Amino acid sequence: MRSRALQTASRRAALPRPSTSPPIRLASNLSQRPHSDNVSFPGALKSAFSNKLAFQHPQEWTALPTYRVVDQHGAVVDPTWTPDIPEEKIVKLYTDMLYISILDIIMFDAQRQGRVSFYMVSAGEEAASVGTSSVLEMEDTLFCQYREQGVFRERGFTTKQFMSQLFANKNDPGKGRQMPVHYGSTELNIHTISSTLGTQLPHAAGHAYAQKMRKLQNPESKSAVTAAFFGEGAASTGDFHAALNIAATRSCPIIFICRNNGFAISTPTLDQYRGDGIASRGIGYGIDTIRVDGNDIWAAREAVKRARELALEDGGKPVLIEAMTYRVSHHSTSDDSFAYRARVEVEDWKRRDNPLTRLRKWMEANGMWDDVKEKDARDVMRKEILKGISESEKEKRPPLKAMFDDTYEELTPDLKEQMRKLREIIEKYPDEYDVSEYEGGLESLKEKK
Ligand SMILES: Cc1ncc(C[n+]2csc(CCOP(=O)(O)OP(=O)(O)O)c2C)c(N)n1
Ligand SMILES: [K+]
Repeated sequence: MRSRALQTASRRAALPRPSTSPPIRLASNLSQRPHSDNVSFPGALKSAFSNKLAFQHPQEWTALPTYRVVDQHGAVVDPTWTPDIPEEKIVKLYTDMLYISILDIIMFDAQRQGRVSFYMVSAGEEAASVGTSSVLEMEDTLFCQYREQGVFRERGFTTKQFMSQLFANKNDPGKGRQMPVHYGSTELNIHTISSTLGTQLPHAAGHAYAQKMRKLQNPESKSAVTAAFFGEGAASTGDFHAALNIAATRSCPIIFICRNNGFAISTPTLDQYRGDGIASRGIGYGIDTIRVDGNDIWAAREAVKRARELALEDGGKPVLIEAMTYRVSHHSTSDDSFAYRARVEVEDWKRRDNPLTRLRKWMEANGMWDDVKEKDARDVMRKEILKGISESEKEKRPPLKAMFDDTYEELTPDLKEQMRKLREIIEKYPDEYDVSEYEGGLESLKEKK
Protein backbone atom coordinates (compact mmCIF):
# COMPACT_ATOMS: atom_id res chain seq x y z
CA MET A 1 0.00 0.00 0.00
CA ARG A 2 1.22 3.47 -0.84
CA SER A 3 1.63 5.97 1.97
CA ARG A 4 -0.94 8.79 2.31
CA ALA A 5 1.83 11.37 1.72
CA LEU A 6 2.77 9.64 -1.53
CA GLN A 7 -0.84 9.51 -2.68
CA THR A 8 -1.31 13.24 -1.98
CA ALA A 9 1.93 14.04 -3.78
CA SER A 10 0.96 12.07 -6.89
CA ARG A 11 -2.53 13.68 -6.89
CA ARG A 12 -0.91 17.09 -6.73
CA ALA A 13 1.35 16.16 -9.61
CA ALA A 14 -1.73 15.31 -11.70
CA LEU A 15 -3.17 18.81 -11.27
CA PRO A 16 -2.35 21.34 -14.01
CA ARG A 17 0.59 23.45 -12.97
CA PRO A 18 -0.02 27.19 -12.69
CA SER A 19 1.52 28.99 -15.66
CA THR A 20 4.24 31.50 -15.02
CA SER A 21 2.93 34.74 -13.47
CA PRO A 22 0.99 36.90 -15.96
CA PRO A 23 2.47 40.29 -16.83
CA ILE A 24 1.13 43.10 -14.67
CA ARG A 25 -1.43 45.13 -16.64
CA LEU A 26 -2.04 48.81 -16.23
CA ALA A 27 -5.52 49.98 -15.19
CA SER A 28 -5.99 51.78 -18.52
CA ASN A 29 -5.10 48.60 -20.29
CA LEU A 30 -7.79 46.69 -18.29
CA SER A 31 -10.58 49.15 -19.05
CA GLN A 32 -10.04 48.66 -22.78
CA ARG A 33 -10.83 44.95 -22.54
CA PRO A 34 -14.27 44.06 -23.84
CA HIS A 35 -16.72 43.74 -20.95
CA SER A 36 -18.17 40.52 -22.35
CA ASP A 37 -15.63 38.38 -20.50
CA ASN A 38 -17.46 35.64 -18.66
CA VAL A 39 -17.45 35.75 -14.91
CA SER A 40 -15.89 32.85 -13.09
CA PHE A 41 -18.19 32.78 -10.06
CA PRO A 42 -19.24 29.15 -9.60
CA GLY A 43 -22.94 30.03 -9.49
CA ALA A 44 -23.16 31.79 -12.88
CA LEU A 45 -20.50 30.53 -15.25
CA LYS A 46 -22.25 31.64 -18.43
CA SER A 47 -22.81 35.20 -17.30
CA ALA A 48 -20.90 38.04 -18.92
CA PHE A 49 -19.74 41.12 -17.01
CA SER A 50 -21.69 44.26 -17.78
CA ASN A 51 -21.08 47.89 -16.86
CA LYS A 52 -24.77 48.73 -17.26
CA LEU A 53 -27.03 48.80 -14.19
CA ALA A 54 -30.02 47.05 -15.69
CA PHE A 55 -32.73 45.15 -13.86
CA GLN A 56 -34.72 42.63 -15.85
CA HIS A 57 -38.43 43.44 -15.98
CA PRO A 58 -40.20 40.18 -16.86
CA GLN A 59 -43.34 42.06 -17.85
CA GLU A 60 -41.34 43.63 -20.70
CA TRP A 61 -40.32 40.26 -22.09
CA THR A 62 -42.24 38.70 -24.93
CA ALA A 63 -44.41 35.84 -23.66
CA LEU A 64 -43.40 32.35 -24.76
CA PRO A 65 -45.29 31.30 -27.87
CA THR A 66 -48.05 28.66 -27.83
CA TYR A 67 -47.38 25.87 -30.29
CA ARG A 68 -50.32 24.55 -32.27
CA VAL A 69 -50.90 22.42 -35.36
CA VAL A 70 -54.64 22.77 -35.92
CA ASP A 71 -56.65 25.92 -35.10
CA GLN A 72 -60.04 26.14 -33.40
CA HIS A 73 -61.80 25.67 -36.74
CA GLY A 74 -60.00 22.40 -37.38
CA ALA A 75 -57.75 23.96 -40.04
CA VAL A 76 -54.09 22.89 -40.18
CA VAL A 77 -51.81 25.85 -39.46
CA ASP A 78 -48.46 24.01 -39.57
CA PRO A 79 -47.86 23.19 -43.25
CA THR A 80 -45.00 20.82 -42.35
CA TRP A 81 -47.31 18.58 -40.32
CA THR A 82 -49.02 15.38 -41.40
CA PRO A 83 -50.80 12.91 -39.09
CA ASP A 84 -48.45 10.19 -37.88
CA ILE A 85 -51.14 7.56 -37.26
CA PRO A 86 -53.70 5.76 -39.43
CA GLU A 87 -57.40 6.59 -39.51
CA GLU A 88 -58.53 3.92 -37.01
CA LYS A 89 -56.11 5.26 -34.41
CA ILE A 90 -57.33 8.80 -34.95
CA VAL A 91 -60.91 7.62 -34.49
CA LYS A 92 -59.83 5.83 -31.30
CA LEU A 93 -58.37 9.09 -29.92
CA TYR A 94 -61.55 10.97 -30.75
CA THR A 95 -63.80 8.32 -29.24
CA ASP A 96 -61.66 8.23 -26.07
CA MET A 97 -62.22 11.98 -25.73
CA LEU A 98 -65.92 11.52 -26.45
CA TYR A 99 -66.14 8.69 -23.93
CA ILE A 100 -64.80 10.75 -21.02
CA SER A 101 -67.00 13.71 -21.92
CA ILE A 102 -70.08 11.43 -21.79
CA LEU A 103 -68.83 9.68 -18.63
CA ASP A 104 -68.43 13.11 -17.03
CA ILE A 105 -71.95 14.28 -17.84
CA ILE A 106 -73.52 11.05 -16.60
CA MET A 107 -71.43 10.89 -13.40
CA PHE A 108 -72.01 14.55 -12.60
CA ASP A 109 -75.75 13.81 -12.73
CA ALA A 110 -75.25 10.59 -10.73
CA GLN A 111 -73.69 12.69 -7.96
CA ARG A 112 -76.65 15.08 -8.06
CA GLN A 113 -78.95 12.06 -7.71
CA GLY A 114 -77.03 11.00 -4.60
CA ARG A 115 -75.61 7.84 -6.17
CA VAL A 116 -71.95 8.82 -5.70
CA SER A 117 -70.59 11.22 -3.09
CA PHE A 118 -68.34 13.32 -5.33
CA TYR A 119 -67.19 13.76 -8.93
CA MET A 120 -64.85 15.93 -11.03
CA VAL A 121 -65.31 16.43 -14.75
CA SER A 122 -62.58 17.28 -17.26
CA ALA A 123 -64.73 19.11 -19.82
CA GLY A 124 -62.65 21.25 -22.16
CA GLU A 125 -59.43 19.43 -21.22
CA GLU A 126 -59.93 16.12 -23.03
CA ALA A 127 -57.18 16.75 -25.62
CA ALA A 128 -54.58 17.62 -22.99
CA SER A 129 -55.01 14.23 -21.33
CA VAL A 130 -55.87 11.87 -24.21
CA GLY A 131 -53.36 13.52 -26.58
CA THR A 132 -50.39 13.50 -24.21
CA SER A 133 -51.08 9.97 -23.01
CA SER A 134 -51.36 8.63 -26.56
CA VAL A 135 -47.65 9.09 -27.33
CA LEU A 136 -46.36 7.68 -24.05
CA GLU A 137 -45.38 4.01 -23.83
CA MET A 138 -46.89 1.47 -21.44
CA GLU A 139 -43.43 1.15 -19.81
CA ASP A 140 -43.59 4.86 -18.94
CA THR A 141 -44.84 5.45 -15.42
CA LEU A 142 -47.54 8.05 -14.93
CA PHE A 143 -48.46 10.22 -11.98
CA CYS A 144 -51.77 12.04 -12.40
CA GLN A 145 -53.57 14.81 -10.54
CA TYR A 146 -57.36 14.15 -10.66
CA ARG A 147 -58.57 15.62 -13.94
CA GLU A 148 -56.86 13.15 -16.25
CA GLN A 149 -59.54 10.53 -16.76
CA GLY A 150 -58.55 10.82 -20.45
CA VAL A 151 -55.13 9.36 -19.59
CA PHE A 152 -56.72 6.36 -17.86
CA ARG A 153 -59.15 5.80 -20.72
CA GLU A 154 -56.50 6.16 -23.41
CA ARG A 155 -54.30 3.55 -21.69
CA GLY A 156 -57.21 1.11 -21.49
CA PHE A 157 -59.06 1.71 -18.20
CA THR A 158 -62.44 0.01 -18.65
CA THR A 159 -65.94 1.18 -17.74
CA LYS A 160 -66.01 -1.46 -15.00
CA GLN A 161 -62.73 -0.14 -13.56
CA PHE A 162 -63.98 3.47 -13.54
CA MET A 163 -67.24 2.41 -11.91
CA SER A 164 -65.68 0.10 -9.31
CA GLN A 165 -63.62 3.01 -8.01
CA LEU A 166 -66.42 5.57 -8.24
CA PHE A 167 -68.89 3.30 -6.42
CA ALA A 168 -66.21 1.96 -4.06
CA ASN A 169 -67.29 -1.63 -4.56
CA LYS A 170 -65.34 -4.82 -3.85
CA ASN A 171 -63.66 -4.69 -7.29
CA ASP A 172 -62.01 -1.36 -6.54
CA PRO A 173 -58.25 -1.97 -6.22
CA GLY A 174 -58.17 0.84 -3.63
CA LYS A 175 -60.75 -1.11 -1.60
CA GLY A 176 -63.02 1.92 -1.25
CA ARG A 177 -60.53 3.89 0.83
CA GLN A 178 -60.26 6.88 -1.51
CA MET A 179 -62.65 9.59 -2.63
CA PRO A 180 -64.26 9.01 -6.04
CA VAL A 181 -62.05 9.88 -9.09
CA HIS A 182 -58.83 8.96 -7.25
CA TYR A 183 -58.07 6.15 -9.66
CA GLY A 184 -54.89 4.11 -9.88
CA SER A 185 -53.83 1.13 -11.93
CA THR A 186 -50.89 -1.21 -11.50
CA GLU A 187 -51.44 -2.86 -14.93
CA LEU A 188 -51.55 0.52 -16.66
CA ASN A 189 -48.51 1.75 -14.73
CA ILE A 190 -50.35 4.74 -13.24
CA HIS A 191 -49.79 5.57 -9.59
CA THR A 192 -52.87 6.17 -7.45
CA ILE A 193 -54.04 9.77 -7.36
CA SER A 194 -53.53 11.76 -4.18
CA SER A 195 -55.84 14.61 -3.13
CA THR A 196 -53.02 16.59 -1.61
CA LEU A 197 -51.93 18.90 -4.40
CA GLY A 198 -48.41 18.64 -5.73
CA THR A 199 -47.34 15.55 -3.77
CA GLN A 200 -47.22 13.48 -6.95
CA LEU A 201 -44.46 15.69 -8.33
CA PRO A 202 -41.53 14.84 -5.99
CA HIS A 203 -42.72 11.21 -6.07
CA ALA A 204 -42.54 11.33 -9.86
CA ALA A 205 -39.10 12.97 -9.85
CA GLY A 206 -37.84 10.29 -7.46
CA HIS A 207 -39.32 7.62 -9.67
CA ALA A 208 -37.58 9.06 -12.73
CA TYR A 209 -34.31 9.10 -10.79
CA ALA A 210 -34.80 5.40 -10.00
CA GLN A 211 -35.46 4.72 -13.71
CA LYS A 212 -32.21 6.46 -14.56
CA MET A 213 -30.23 4.48 -11.98
CA ARG A 214 -31.77 1.18 -13.14
CA LYS A 215 -30.84 1.96 -16.73
CA LEU A 216 -27.26 2.68 -15.63
CA GLN A 217 -27.12 -0.67 -13.86
CA ASN A 218 -28.67 -2.51 -16.76
CA PRO A 219 -28.00 -0.68 -20.06
CA GLU A 220 -29.79 -3.41 -22.04
CA SER A 221 -33.13 -2.71 -20.32
CA LYS A 222 -35.86 -0.85 -22.19
CA SER A 223 -35.72 2.93 -21.80
CA ALA A 224 -38.69 4.48 -20.07
CA VAL A 225 -39.69 7.89 -18.76
CA THR A 226 -41.96 9.23 -16.04
CA ALA A 227 -44.77 11.64 -16.83
CA ALA A 228 -46.29 13.82 -14.12
CA PHE A 229 -49.56 15.70 -14.64
CA PHE A 230 -50.67 18.69 -12.58
CA GLY A 231 -52.61 21.95 -12.72
CA GLU A 232 -51.22 25.47 -12.60
CA GLY A 233 -52.65 25.73 -9.08
CA ALA A 234 -50.58 22.75 -7.95
CA ALA A 235 -47.55 24.57 -9.37
CA SER A 236 -47.82 26.98 -6.42
CA THR A 237 -46.98 24.23 -3.94
CA GLY A 238 -43.46 23.88 -2.58
CA ASP A 239 -43.47 20.30 -3.87
CA PHE A 240 -43.61 21.54 -7.47
CA HIS A 241 -40.42 23.57 -7.03
CA ALA A 242 -38.64 20.79 -5.15
CA ALA A 243 -39.56 18.34 -7.90
CA LEU A 244 -38.36 20.56 -10.76
CA ASN A 245 -35.10 21.34 -9.02
CA ILE A 246 -34.22 17.76 -8.10
CA ALA A 247 -35.23 16.51 -11.58
CA ALA A 248 -33.02 19.19 -13.18
CA THR A 249 -29.97 18.74 -10.96
CA ARG A 250 -30.12 14.91 -11.05
CA SER A 251 -30.98 14.90 -14.80
CA CYS A 252 -34.02 12.66 -14.46
CA PRO A 253 -36.01 11.37 -17.46
CA ILE A 254 -39.32 13.01 -16.59
CA ILE A 255 -41.95 14.98 -18.50
CA PHE A 256 -43.84 17.49 -16.37
CA ILE A 257 -47.21 18.13 -18.00
CA CYS A 258 -49.10 21.12 -16.66
CA ARG A 259 -52.72 21.64 -17.62
CA ASN A 260 -53.13 25.39 -17.29
CA ASN A 261 -56.91 25.69 -17.34
CA GLY A 262 -57.21 29.20 -15.94
CA PHE A 263 -58.60 28.39 -12.47
CA ALA A 264 -57.60 26.58 -9.30
CA ILE A 265 -61.09 26.15 -7.84
CA SER A 266 -62.00 29.87 -7.58
CA THR A 267 -58.48 31.30 -7.94
CA PRO A 268 -57.88 32.71 -11.43
CA THR A 269 -54.35 32.61 -12.85
CA LEU A 270 -53.91 36.33 -12.21
CA ASP A 271 -54.03 35.63 -8.48
CA GLN A 272 -52.15 32.34 -8.80
CA TYR A 273 -48.87 33.62 -10.22
CA ARG A 274 -47.04 36.51 -11.82
CA GLY A 275 -44.64 36.03 -14.69
CA ASP A 276 -45.13 34.08 -17.87
CA GLY A 277 -47.20 31.12 -16.67
CA ILE A 278 -45.77 27.79 -15.62
CA ALA A 279 -43.52 27.47 -18.69
CA SER A 280 -41.28 30.27 -17.42
CA ARG A 281 -40.74 28.26 -14.22
CA GLY A 282 -39.37 25.38 -16.27
CA ILE A 283 -36.85 27.67 -17.94
CA GLY A 284 -35.92 29.10 -14.55
CA TYR A 285 -34.93 25.63 -13.40
CA GLY A 286 -32.89 25.02 -16.55
CA ILE A 287 -35.45 22.60 -18.00
CA ASP A 288 -36.30 22.20 -21.71
CA THR A 289 -39.75 23.73 -21.98
CA ILE A 290 -42.57 24.27 -24.43
CA ARG A 291 -46.00 25.88 -24.22
CA VAL A 292 -48.67 24.26 -26.35
CA ASP A 293 -52.29 24.80 -27.24
CA GLY A 294 -53.86 22.18 -24.97
CA ASN A 295 -57.08 22.18 -26.98
CA ASP A 296 -55.18 20.89 -30.00
CA ILE A 297 -54.67 17.14 -29.64
CA TRP A 298 -52.13 17.14 -32.48
CA ALA A 299 -49.98 19.78 -30.79
CA ALA A 300 -50.16 17.84 -27.53
CA ARG A 301 -49.03 14.68 -29.31
CA GLU A 302 -46.16 16.32 -31.19
CA ALA A 303 -44.92 18.03 -28.04
CA VAL A 304 -44.92 14.89 -25.90
CA LYS A 305 -43.36 12.78 -28.67
CA ARG A 306 -40.43 15.18 -28.86
CA ALA A 307 -40.35 15.60 -25.08
CA ARG A 308 -40.00 11.85 -24.66
CA GLU A 309 -36.98 11.81 -26.99
CA LEU A 310 -35.42 14.73 -25.12
CA ALA A 311 -36.10 13.12 -21.74
CA LEU A 312 -34.10 10.06 -22.81
CA GLU A 313 -31.19 11.99 -24.31
CA ASP A 314 -27.77 11.93 -22.59
CA GLY A 315 -28.92 9.40 -20.00
CA GLY A 316 -31.94 11.45 -19.00
CA LYS A 317 -33.23 14.97 -18.46
CA PRO A 318 -36.47 16.67 -17.46
CA VAL A 319 -38.82 18.42 -19.87
CA LEU A 320 -41.77 20.68 -19.07
CA ILE A 321 -44.89 21.13 -21.17
CA GLU A 322 -47.47 23.77 -20.34
CA ALA A 323 -50.74 22.90 -22.08
CA MET A 324 -53.00 25.97 -22.25
CA THR A 325 -56.69 25.24 -21.94
CA TYR A 326 -59.86 26.41 -20.20
CA ARG A 327 -61.78 24.66 -17.42
CA VAL A 328 -65.27 24.70 -18.88
CA SER A 329 -66.69 22.81 -15.90
CA HIS A 330 -67.14 23.68 -12.27
CA HIS A 331 -64.12 22.61 -10.21
CA SER A 332 -66.03 19.62 -8.83
CA THR A 333 -69.54 18.65 -7.75
CA SER A 334 -68.85 20.69 -4.58
CA ASP A 335 -68.36 23.93 -6.53
CA ASP A 336 -70.55 26.48 -8.30
CA SER A 337 -68.15 28.39 -10.52
CA PHE A 338 -70.73 31.02 -11.47
CA ALA A 339 -70.13 32.47 -8.01
CA TYR A 340 -66.72 33.67 -9.23
CA ARG A 341 -66.87 33.85 -13.04
CA ALA A 342 -69.39 35.01 -15.56
CA ARG A 343 -71.61 32.40 -17.16
CA VAL A 344 -71.19 34.19 -20.49
CA GLU A 345 -67.41 33.67 -20.34
CA VAL A 346 -67.88 29.92 -20.05
CA GLU A 347 -70.52 29.81 -22.77
CA ASP A 348 -68.20 31.82 -24.99
CA TRP A 349 -65.36 29.31 -24.53
CA LYS A 350 -67.63 26.38 -25.23
CA ARG A 351 -68.76 27.97 -28.49
CA ARG A 352 -65.42 29.41 -29.55
CA ASP A 353 -63.00 26.58 -28.88
CA ASN A 354 -63.44 23.03 -27.71
CA PRO A 355 -60.90 20.23 -28.14
CA LEU A 356 -63.51 17.70 -29.20
CA THR A 357 -65.11 19.97 -31.80
CA ARG A 358 -61.66 20.88 -33.11
CA LEU A 359 -60.64 17.30 -33.77
CA ARG A 360 -64.10 16.45 -35.06
CA LYS A 361 -63.98 19.31 -37.60
CA TRP A 362 -60.56 18.15 -38.77
CA MET A 363 -61.78 14.54 -39.07
CA GLU A 364 -64.90 15.59 -40.95
CA ALA A 365 -62.81 17.64 -43.36
CA ASN A 366 -60.74 14.50 -43.96
CA GLY A 367 -63.73 12.24 -44.52
CA MET A 368 -63.25 10.23 -41.32
CA TRP A 369 -66.34 11.27 -39.36
CA ASP A 370 -69.92 12.44 -39.83
CA ASP A 371 -73.17 13.02 -37.91
CA VAL A 372 -74.28 9.39 -38.21
CA LYS A 373 -70.99 8.07 -36.78
CA GLU A 374 -71.18 10.65 -34.02
CA LYS A 375 -74.69 9.65 -33.03
CA ASP A 376 -73.91 5.92 -33.14
CA ALA A 377 -70.75 6.33 -31.06
CA ARG A 378 -72.58 8.43 -28.47
CA ASP A 379 -75.42 5.90 -28.19
CA VAL A 380 -73.07 2.95 -27.72
CA MET A 381 -70.97 4.71 -25.05
CA ARG A 382 -73.98 6.06 -23.17
CA LYS A 383 -75.46 2.58 -22.96
CA GLU A 384 -72.14 1.06 -21.88
CA ILE A 385 -71.70 3.65 -19.10
CA LEU A 386 -75.27 3.33 -17.81
CA LYS A 387 -74.93 -0.47 -17.79
CA GLY A 388 -71.62 -0.06 -15.91
CA ILE A 389 -73.34 2.09 -13.29
CA SER A 390 -76.21 -0.30 -12.66
CA GLU A 391 -73.88 -3.32 -12.48
CA SER A 392 -71.41 -1.60 -10.16
CA GLU A 393 -74.10 -0.32 -7.84
CA LYS A 394 -75.26 -3.90 -7.29
CA GLU A 395 -71.81 -5.16 -6.27
CA LYS A 396 -70.96 -5.56 -2.61
CA ARG A 397 -68.68 -3.08 -0.91
CA PRO A 398 -65.12 -4.17 0.01
CA PRO A 399 -64.78 -6.08 3.30
CA LEU A 400 -65.02 -3.78 6.36
CA LYS A 401 -61.66 -5.14 7.45
CA ALA A 402 -60.05 -3.55 4.34
CA MET A 403 -59.92 -0.17 6.08
CA PHE A 404 -57.33 -1.58 8.50
CA ASP A 405 -55.25 -3.42 5.90
CA ASP A 406 -52.20 -2.61 3.80
CA THR A 407 -50.41 -0.19 6.08
CA TYR A 408 -48.72 -2.78 8.28
CA GLU A 409 -48.06 -6.38 7.34
CA GLU A 410 -49.59 -7.36 10.67
CA LEU A 411 -52.20 -5.27 12.46
CA THR A 412 -50.67 -3.24 15.29
CA PRO A 413 -52.28 -3.49 18.78
CA ASP A 414 -53.98 -0.08 18.41
CA LEU A 415 -55.47 -1.03 15.03
CA LYS A 416 -56.71 -4.31 16.50
CA GLU A 417 -58.35 -2.30 19.27
CA GLN A 418 -59.99 0.07 16.74
CA MET A 419 -61.27 -2.92 14.80
CA ARG A 420 -62.74 -4.44 17.97
CA LYS A 421 -64.46 -1.14 18.85
CA LEU A 422 -65.93 -0.84 15.36
CA ARG A 423 -67.36 -4.34 15.65
CA GLU A 424 -68.83 -3.48 19.04
CA ILE A 425 -70.55 -0.34 17.72
CA ILE A 426 -72.01 -2.16 14.73
CA GLU A 427 -73.30 -4.96 16.98
CA LYS A 428 -74.82 -2.42 19.38
CA TYR A 429 -76.66 -0.47 16.65
CA PRO A 430 -77.63 -3.07 14.01
CA ASP A 431 -80.37 -0.82 12.58
CA GLU A 432 -77.89 1.95 11.81
CA TYR A 433 -75.33 -0.18 9.96
CA ASP A 434 -76.29 -2.55 7.18
CA VAL A 435 -73.26 -4.84 7.16
CA SER A 436 -74.80 -7.10 4.52
CA GLU A 437 -73.65 -4.48 1.96
CA TYR A 438 -70.05 -5.39 2.75
CA GLU A 439 -68.26 -8.46 1.46
CA GLY A 440 -68.09 -10.94 4.34
CA GLY A 441 -70.40 -8.84 6.59
CA LEU A 442 -69.27 -8.53 10.18
CA GLU A 443 -67.19 -11.71 9.93
CA SER A 444 -64.27 -9.85 8.32
CA LEU A 445 -63.85 -7.78 11.49
CA LYS A 446 -63.44 -10.87 13.65
CA GLU A 447 -59.84 -11.52 14.49
CA LYS A 448 -58.51 -14.81 13.21
CA LYS A 449 -56.90 -16.85 15.99
C1 LIG B 1 -51.91 20.99 -0.70
C2 LIG B 1 -53.33 21.29 -1.06
N1 LIG B 1 -53.79 22.55 -0.97
C3 LIG B 1 -55.06 22.84 -1.30
C4 LIG B 1 -55.91 21.85 -1.72
C5 LIG B 1 -57.35 22.19 -2.09
N2 LIG B 1 -57.51 22.13 -3.53
C6 LIG B 1 -57.98 21.01 -4.14
S1 LIG B 1 -58.02 21.17 -5.79
C7 LIG B 1 -57.43 22.75 -5.76
C8 LIG B 1 -57.19 23.52 -7.03
C9 LIG B 1 -56.07 22.98 -7.83
O1 LIG B 1 -55.98 23.62 -9.06
P1 LIG B 1 -55.07 23.09 -10.23
O2 LIG B 1 -53.85 22.44 -9.70
O3 LIG B 1 -54.84 24.19 -11.16
O4 LIG B 1 -55.92 21.93 -10.92
P2 LIG B 1 -57.38 21.97 -11.57
O5 LIG B 1 -58.35 21.71 -10.46
O6 LIG B 1 -57.58 23.29 -12.20
O7 LIG B 1 -57.42 20.87 -12.57
C10 LIG B 1 -57.20 23.14 -4.43
C11 LIG B 1 -56.70 24.46 -4.04
C12 LIG B 1 -55.40 20.53 -1.79
N3 LIG B 1 -56.15 19.51 -2.21
N4 LIG B 1 -54.11 20.28 -1.47
K1 LIG C 1 -56.12 24.84 -12.84
